[in-house]
Amino acid sequence: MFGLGEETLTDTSVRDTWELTADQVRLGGTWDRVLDDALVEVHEGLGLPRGARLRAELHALLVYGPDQFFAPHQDSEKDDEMVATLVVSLPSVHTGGELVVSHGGETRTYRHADRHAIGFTAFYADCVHEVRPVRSGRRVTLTFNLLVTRDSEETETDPDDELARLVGEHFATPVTRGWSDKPMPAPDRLVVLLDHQYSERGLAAGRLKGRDVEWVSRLRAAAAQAGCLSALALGEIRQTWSAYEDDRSWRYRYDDDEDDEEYDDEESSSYDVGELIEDEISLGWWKRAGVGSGERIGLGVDESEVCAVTPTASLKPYQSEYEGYMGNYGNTLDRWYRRAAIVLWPTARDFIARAEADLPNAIAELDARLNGGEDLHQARADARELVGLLGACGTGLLAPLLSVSYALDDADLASDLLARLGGEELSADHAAALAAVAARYGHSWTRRLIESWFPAGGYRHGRSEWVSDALPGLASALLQVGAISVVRLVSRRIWTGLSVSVAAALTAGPRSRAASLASLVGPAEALFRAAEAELVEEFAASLAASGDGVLDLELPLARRLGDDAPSSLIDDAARRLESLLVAAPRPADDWSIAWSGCGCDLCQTLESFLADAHATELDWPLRTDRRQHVHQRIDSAELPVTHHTMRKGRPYTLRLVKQPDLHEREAAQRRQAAADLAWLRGE
Ligand SMILES: O=C(O)CCC(=O)C(=O)O
Ligand SMILES: [Fe+2]
Repeated sequence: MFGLGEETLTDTSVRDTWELTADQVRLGGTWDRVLDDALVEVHEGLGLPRGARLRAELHALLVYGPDQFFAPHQDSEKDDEMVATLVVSLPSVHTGGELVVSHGGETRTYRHADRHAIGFTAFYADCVHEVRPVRSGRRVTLTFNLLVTRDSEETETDPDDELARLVGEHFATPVTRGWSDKPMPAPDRLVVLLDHQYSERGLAAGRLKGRDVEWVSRLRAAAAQAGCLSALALGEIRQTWSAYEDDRSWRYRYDDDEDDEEYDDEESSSYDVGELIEDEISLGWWKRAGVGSGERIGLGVDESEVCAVTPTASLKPYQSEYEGYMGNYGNTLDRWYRRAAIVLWPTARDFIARAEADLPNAIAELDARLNGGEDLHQARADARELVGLLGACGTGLLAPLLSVSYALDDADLASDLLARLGGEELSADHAAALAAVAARYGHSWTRRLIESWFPAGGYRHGRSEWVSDALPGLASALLQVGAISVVRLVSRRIWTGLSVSVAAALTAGPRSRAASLASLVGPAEALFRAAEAELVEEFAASLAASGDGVLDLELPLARRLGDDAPSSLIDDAARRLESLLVAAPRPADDWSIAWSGCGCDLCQTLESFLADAHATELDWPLRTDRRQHVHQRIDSAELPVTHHTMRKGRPYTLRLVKQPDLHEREAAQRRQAAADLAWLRGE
């Protein structure tokens, strides 16, 4: 049977199904709840007005066996209140039997052949739809008429008011994340993606196209009504999809693809595209409403802040890249798109919303406002918002931030703003501003700031270069503005880091120690030149208290400093050289090597072999793991001993041989020491 106008006719060329009418079907258990939940989504999916009440009325239970189908048709709206049809697919395995729904040239195909779950499909009753012939198994559906009644209380809402209300609600609703129940703030912006493509000039001039014209004008009106500002923006979208290579594609490619350039192109190979793993949107340019010209920005947009009528995935990417067998997700397909958008943000959050898009500009603006004598209360509130953004910021912000921090006249806020940056950004240009904040907020404030700028614990990447290149200039510029106490604080802090590196170098064997210390000579020289004499004496004294290996730093440092080398440094180096030279030279038959290990039985054996003046060789049967310990000790101390495993017997035998040039090497060292000493004494 099928409806034609007022009549119900039967024609198996139009429709061929088994049917139970509603009165023959009873639905129980938790059905009502399941249906109610589904209707909430259907309500939203169909875009029904909020005030509307949606009800589902069972129409029939249909069973499609092999070859049965339902030809394309529209559902007759027998009831004035009926607006749509809901098809509930029951768990039943089958092939074929797709439900195809078309409207306005667009067609969607739904397939539900799940043994365990039910599926819901709803569409407006005027959409042409059909059920394709089932090929095997049985397709079982419940069909419902969806009826809409208006709540009598609710008066018809104006769509513009509705939109403004929704915008307001967006900005008042905390973001939720599926994977975390950490409380999140409400979003800072709403980014509505447009349909058409634009150049910066076209967008700046407001030359919108097609549906975008109405969307933008309505959203602007809503923005005004909801207390928001807006901008038209251009952005870049990267979507990452999981992808499965179609086996056949390889064959196709080899057979048909002569053109290598096409090789990686999405069109020329075939993947089954799976799920969307990541959807990243960043805006790179915008033109704010009421502001003269467009501005370059860098704004990553959270998914909770984006919506679009046209899904990005339905557009054509300008680039795509398939990555096989790599990354965390198996094979992936990346697609890049460019899209325009209108961006809305609450006027009350204007400063932070713009700071997120363009931090340097926001800091400069705050600086100008403070210089212009703006009320401190508002400036401090805005500055507090900036703190969270400063972590990942680039260079070039230190100067304006120093100026802002000074003007805010708030010690805690100032250190929050400044501590996020790295000390390696400091240069002579900052001296005056740094001296000013230091004077304003006091000694211990400045010490804490400098400590956070230069974390202790050895030399970080870039620190040595900074000390060598920038510190002397900074120090003399600070002295010129009378900030000797700041120079002192910085010098001490740099020394702390440097001495950690020196101590670490001294634990290594001679060659790697020499190499590590050589890399510290440049920064040490700069520091010795930058710091005042009293501190330099302190630094030299601390070197003098270190082990003998420190000569590898003291000597080159003294050479580099030349006449500026403090006498305490020269004296200590000379003392170390002298004591090396007073020791009697090694007798020809003495092969002893002084060393001490970790105290384990292996190290003890090794130690006594090394200390033995007459032993030059040791054959030592040892298990693999024990051999490794001995290897490792010899290598890390760079002992003048060769080790060789003889792979015979069980366990293998480790053969140790003291290097035959032990005597010549020591003689060479003594000659070098004598020459160094002569140089130190100016001979
Ligand atoms: O079985 C279906 O999926 C659709 C049935 C239908 O279109 C109808 O009953 O009007
Ligand atoms: Fe239908």
